[in-house]
Amino acid sequence: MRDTLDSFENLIGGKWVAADDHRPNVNPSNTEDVIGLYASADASAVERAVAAAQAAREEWAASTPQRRHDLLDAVGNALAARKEEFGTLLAREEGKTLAEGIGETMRASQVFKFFAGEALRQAGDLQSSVRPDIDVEVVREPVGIVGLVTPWNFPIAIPAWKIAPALAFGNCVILKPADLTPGCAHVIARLLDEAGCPPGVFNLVMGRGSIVGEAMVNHPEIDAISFTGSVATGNRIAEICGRMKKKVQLEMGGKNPMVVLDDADLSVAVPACLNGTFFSTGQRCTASSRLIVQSGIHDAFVEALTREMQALKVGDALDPATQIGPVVDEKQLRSNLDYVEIAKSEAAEVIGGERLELETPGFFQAPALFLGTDNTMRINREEIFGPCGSVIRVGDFEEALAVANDTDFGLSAGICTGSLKYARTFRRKAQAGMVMVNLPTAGVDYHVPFGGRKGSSYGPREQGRYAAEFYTTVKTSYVFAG
Ligand SMILES: NC(=O)C1=CN([C@@H]2O[C@H](COP(=O)(O)OP(=O)(O)OC[C@H]3O[C@@H](n4cnc5c(N)ncnc54)[C@H](OP(=O)(O)O)[C@@H]3O)[C@@H](O)[C@H]2O)C=CC1
Ligand SMILES: O=C(O)CCC(=O)C(=O)O
Repeated sequence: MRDTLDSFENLIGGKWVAADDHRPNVNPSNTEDVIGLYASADASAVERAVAAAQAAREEWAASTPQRRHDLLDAVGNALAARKEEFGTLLAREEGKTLAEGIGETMRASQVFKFFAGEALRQAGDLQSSVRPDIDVEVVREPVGIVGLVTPWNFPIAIPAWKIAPALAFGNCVILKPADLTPGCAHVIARLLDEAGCPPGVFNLVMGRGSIVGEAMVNHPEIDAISFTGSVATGNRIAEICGRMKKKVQLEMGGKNPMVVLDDADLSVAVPACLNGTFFSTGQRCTASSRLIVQSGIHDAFVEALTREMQALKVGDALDPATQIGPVVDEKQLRSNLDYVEIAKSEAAEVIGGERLELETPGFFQAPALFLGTDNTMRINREEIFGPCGSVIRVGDFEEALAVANDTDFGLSAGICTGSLKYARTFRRKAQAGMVMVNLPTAGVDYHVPFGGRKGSSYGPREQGRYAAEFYTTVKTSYVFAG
């Protein structure tokens, strides 16, 4: 059967380079469905990609804003025009539902089009010197060659929101997508190639993180690394980049709190928590994994959320009726199931969470709610990254805020309340990069900064105009005009 599968190769220096090894891209809804064989390169491919980027960098850095705009705009248009096709591929390789896959493809399209505009809007800053007859000019220049290491959980949006600003600001790119979901990254590479991206400006190197990723992070000619993924890998990358004085941007985990106060509207709070905790199978760094609920509303909230959770249809991601797709792979499913056992051993009451055997061989899990938990438990301190949420009962707003902030992470934090006073205080005091009021903690806009505090993020923010901080370096020049 493997002989009949298509092979998908790396794009290096404008050529599709056949790799010696390939790995199957398997559908997590049905492990008998193999999407194709994707290149699994070794470190020599990184060397070739760096050489190609070095050859291209000067010309691309000097290219006109119009040229960069047109390239990114073309990719944005192509993604939008073919959103069903690419969204279906996304659902097939990652396990998001069809609607989520198509939505994420549209988000990638919007990101490309946003940064197409940003390429035209680059501005410098002309300042008066404190000394006579001197002009001071501050400009942003490209960083150079940027290495992008991306995760499996947003396989088209995250590559998009790293590639688009990198290219818009005149950098050359080497992308290493997650081993589990190379298909969407390959789509972006094809679209960039078809849109006339000059050879070496964008390079795709698929392969294992421990080989290709390591080689990129350690390569002295790669000037900056942008990474999204686990805390362990992020910490390792930070250490190496720190030692090498390399620019680095890390987006890692979350243990995001969602506070539900007594005065919350249940018709708002329950859908927000259902979405934030379980949609995308909980595989979002912005997922609401700690539901911090005030005593007066606790029982009604738990009863309503349990009812809604149990009504969610878990199934094949490609079935339009499915609301919760599979877990991404066996390893992640085992880890989730281990956390269900940990919850029981920590004396939580567990509703759901069992492995489901459906018509196709896949990695299905019933959504899980852990009740009667407290914030010291492992299930409330460690990122699970599955369809699991804990309920922590609190007495008042002050306790809710303290519990929300009592975590090593600080990505997203939410509150459901009818009180302007509590919403305002929460927005000010939540130790998180993003705060949501009467909205799920997950699901963000594409044109504003994304990122967190504490153990969640490191380095400048991603997305929106703030992306310029990472993908450019500032030059201040002085001219004596006397
Ligand atoms: N913040 C987020 O959005 C995400 C968080 N996670 C968390 O991480 C856990 C594990 O997921 P996993 O996919 O293993 O996460 P990883 O951090 O291992 O993977 C993220 C990316 O880093 C690459 N990588 C792995 N090792 C290295 C390395 N030594 N040097 C450079 N790059 C490397 C991976 O490649 P490869 O795929 O080939 O290993 C992948 O492209 C999840 O359960 C979840 O808790 C995971 C994904 C996203
Ligand atoms: O919640 C979102 O919209 C984005 C989440 C995300 O980027 C992530 O989980 O890595």
